[in-house]
Amino acid sequence: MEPTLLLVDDEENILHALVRLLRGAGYRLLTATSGEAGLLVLDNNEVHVILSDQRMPGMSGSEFLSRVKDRHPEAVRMVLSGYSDLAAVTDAINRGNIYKFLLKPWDDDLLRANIREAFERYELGVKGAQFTKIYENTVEGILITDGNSYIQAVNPAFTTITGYGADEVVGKTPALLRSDRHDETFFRTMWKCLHETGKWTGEIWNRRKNGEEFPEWLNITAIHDPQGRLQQYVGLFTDITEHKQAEEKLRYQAYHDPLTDLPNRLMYTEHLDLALPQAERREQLCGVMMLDLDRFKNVNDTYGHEFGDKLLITVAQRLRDSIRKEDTLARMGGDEFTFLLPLVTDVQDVARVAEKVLAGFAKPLTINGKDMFVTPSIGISLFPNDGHDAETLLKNADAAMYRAKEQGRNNYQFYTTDMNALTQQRLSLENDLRQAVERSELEMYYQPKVSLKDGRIVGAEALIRWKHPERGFVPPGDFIPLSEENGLILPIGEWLLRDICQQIRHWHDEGLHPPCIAINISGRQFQRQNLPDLVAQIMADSNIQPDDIELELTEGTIMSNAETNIEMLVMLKRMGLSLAIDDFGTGYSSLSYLKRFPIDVLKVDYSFVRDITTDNNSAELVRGVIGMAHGLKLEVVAEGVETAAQLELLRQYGCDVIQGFLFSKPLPAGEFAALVKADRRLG
Ligand SMILES: Nc1nc2c(ncn2[C@@H]2O[C@H](COP(=O)(O)O[C@H]3[C@@H](O)[C@H](n4cnc5c(=O)[nH]c(N)nc54)O[C@@H]3COP(=O)(O)O)[C@@H](O)[C@H]2O)c(=O)[nH]1
Repeated sequence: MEPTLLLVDDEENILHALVRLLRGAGYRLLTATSGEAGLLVLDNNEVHVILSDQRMPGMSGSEFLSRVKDRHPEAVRMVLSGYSDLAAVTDAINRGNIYKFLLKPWDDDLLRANIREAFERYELGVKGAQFTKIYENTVEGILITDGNSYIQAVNPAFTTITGYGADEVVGKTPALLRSDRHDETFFRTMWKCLHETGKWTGEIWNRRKNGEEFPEWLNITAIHDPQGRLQQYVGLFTDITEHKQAEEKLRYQAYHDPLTDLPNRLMYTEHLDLALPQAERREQLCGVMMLDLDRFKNVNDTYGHEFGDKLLITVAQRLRDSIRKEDTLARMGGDEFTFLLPLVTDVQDVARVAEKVLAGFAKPLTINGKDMFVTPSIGISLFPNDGHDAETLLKNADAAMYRAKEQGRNNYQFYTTDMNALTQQRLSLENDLRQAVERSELEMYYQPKVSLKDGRIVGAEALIRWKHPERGFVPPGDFIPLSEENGLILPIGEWLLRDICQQIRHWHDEGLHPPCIAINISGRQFQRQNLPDLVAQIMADSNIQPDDIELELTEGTIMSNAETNIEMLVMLKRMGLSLAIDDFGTGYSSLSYLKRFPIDVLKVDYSFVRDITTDNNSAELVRGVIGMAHGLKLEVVAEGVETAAQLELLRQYGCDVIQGFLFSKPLPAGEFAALVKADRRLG
């Protein structure tokens, strides 16, 4: 904006003289011959400096300028008049309506200098107004002290942030804001920096009037006069409470598991890294205890992930109750939790914690009003015996945890050196198993079942075989439980269902009329909601009928969550499938459930059949089971019949069907077909 000067005088020749004098000085010049005319000019133009005569008809110069002050306070106002008018304008000068009185007749140079100075003053005034606006409205707190640190002024943001009004702090020192967070060294360093460099910037915790401590980002600058003498300190600060909270939240999230709120793997390993050197210095042990819930995947598969999440939260709470405050409990992911027991003096102390944890699971967990029994398997490694770094200790605790699973779950195991070799073997077996289907290394064998009425083959159990190119024959007992654990049973189970159904189709096409083939369904397969759809789809794809196959489920599978399982069994039964309970006698079956399950066949477990000729209890049990099954209109199959003596007793007890090496081992499809074709019978 061009600097604009308004000249007001009732004498036109004076106005002309002034215009001549100031033309070419870089100002835009406006003129008026009266106060009233001057006000009109001001209404239509932005004017920065006004030079007015005092003695004018109508409105005097001082009156005119006083009105200007009301309307345009930023404009710099001066009077140019004879000395005799000074008395008339003195009051206006004193009231600030007029900035300067200049004498007529004027000295050209002096007048030009005064007008230049008036424009400089205008600039300063504008900047001052801007500063005042910032000072008043900024969200940053401003505190100004004198050179001795006595507060001279504070802005409104200071009051908003600290709670102190200006009247409560002026004349005091900023020490009234001090929190207890910083020691004398902190302030000594701050003052040293201020003295040496004239400024200090950093984070500082202060205290509000209400006593609350808060963090601020503070910038202090020392102000010196042109001679270098210290005049003031200006402190500019921002309340960074929210920023800190956000930072703290991010940090918390990085170190915690969002589901259970427990420390996560990152925090656990950091704690472990700190605990190890400490244990070394004190020549003590440090325990790493890894815990995995037994069959948690079944819970997720059966009740859904939301239920599984609730269970994990409840488990976390129960685990929290078993630790001391110096221990760390973390969730490493999934259903895996880890304890860190620093500074342990005795191995037994760790064993006691493990026992306490196991005992904590003796009571049921209540989820959605449902009582659930969950058990953990625990693996323990100890520093320095089993490793010197976090990675090794965790790996070894993991190996020990797998041993605990192998030992029947719901127990704890300490790491031993042979475990690593076993873990390696397990991993490599798992890797090979992943490829077994693609490489066609799996094959179904068929073990005939024969009727005790006429000795004819009335069915067969399909049993999987794995012919590994290097390991040779791998027994299903070695890889089926592993595949249940890692979930591979699902693709394997689907493969074998398809393979068996296609084999049956093939036999039909050859005109063989195969007997009903029993297919083992693992617990995890059974818990999949889509099992009926899958079976229906595969039967349709292979064009076989429901009476071509029978599904065998173990007693344990059916009895875990019996109520829910009844629904699934009913669905399968409605499809026209025959259903058998496998390994009967090894679990705990409630008779009331047995009555409600839509079951057709009950298979007495091999372990009872084995002993019937030598052990009266087994014999009585088998006899009882057969009687009870018949009472429930179920067919009874005795598994693992190896001797004629066993066969004889089973006949006497009224058993319907037998399966075992006595008649035939499980056979490849071709050999089994030959046996059926030959109509071989039990002698
Ligand atoms: N989910 C699936 N599980 C399967 C499948 N195939 C097998 N399995 C399960 O693996 C376990 C071991 O099976 P396997 O080594 O095949 O043993 C079976 C028979 O070979 C064996 N048997 C049969 N007769 C005798 C005998 O007279 N003596 C004797 N010592 N053993 C004998 O018994 C096993 C049959 O068991 P079961 O299923 O309980 O009827 C086993 O748990 C299988 O279930 C599969 O395809 N899917």
